[in-house]
Amino acid sequence: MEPNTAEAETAGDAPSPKISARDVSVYYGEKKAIDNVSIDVFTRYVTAFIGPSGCGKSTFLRTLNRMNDTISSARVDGEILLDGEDIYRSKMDVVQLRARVGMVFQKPNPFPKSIYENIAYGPRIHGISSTKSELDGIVEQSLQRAGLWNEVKDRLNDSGTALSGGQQQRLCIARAIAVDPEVILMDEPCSALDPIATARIEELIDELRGRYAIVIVTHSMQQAARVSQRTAFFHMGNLVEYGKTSDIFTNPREERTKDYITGRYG
Ligand SMILES: Nc1ncnc2c1ncn2[C@@H]1O[C@H](COP(=O)(O)OP(=O)(O)OP(=O)(O)O)[C@@H](O)[C@H]1O
Repeated sequence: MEPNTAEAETAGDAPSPKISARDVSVYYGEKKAIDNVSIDVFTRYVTAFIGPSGCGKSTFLRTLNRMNDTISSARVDGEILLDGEDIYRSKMDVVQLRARVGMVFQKPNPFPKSIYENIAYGPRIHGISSTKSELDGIVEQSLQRAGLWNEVKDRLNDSGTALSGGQQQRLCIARAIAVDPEVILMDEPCSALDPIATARIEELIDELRGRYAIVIVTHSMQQAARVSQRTAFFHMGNLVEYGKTSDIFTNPREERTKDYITGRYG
């Protein structure tokens, strides 16, 4: 049964959240980019982050696998729990964390290596596979799941960068999948793609949500409505509203959400 609201899920008999952000604020130097955000993200849901440019969607997304660690001025307050464990605790292995919480970026960024190596690299460094045949199996399965296998199976030794933009993005998704993640974060994964490649990625997101928690930042409200089951609307660093995507788009509770989805600003 679909619960009525995201809040109901956290309150009652629903599954426990995969990621739980509690009172999270993010600063760049003195500037506060995210103000006290709490949100739960669930497996088997696509959660879309929407909101006008500069509202903090990407900043908040990056807190979920500590990608902000790479920005020296960034500081995160509050807690991000992955299966109940704080990912900001000092003992956290960040490399391991980013395998569990993978990321796909705006611009496809395959390694300048073969298609095979793009996928095999992660499982190899994480010690997931010990033999060549195991690795071959992971490469095939990851490319299958990313909907790319049929297009590349006869040219696994070609460079990943020689693929089309849409294929490169599916390669990057396959690379994330190869290390057996639990969550996949996607930061505007279709913004560099044409409509056909975009549709292919959207279908893929829908297929993948059966196994993972997926969080997607998107500028496109149509995309959020098409691919997500939960939507979070951010405005000026605040989480204004979070709930079922159909409710957010047809019956928002907050005036600011209404103004945004009806195109009054953004
Ligand atoms: N590396 C950084 N250093 C300093 N300020 C930053 C940095 N990255 C983002 N910001 C600031 O933080 C705020 C939120 O930016 P962020 O990129 O997270 O927003 P966004 O909603 O993802 O925007 P967009 O939709 O345009 O990508 C903005 O004011 C931005 O200028």
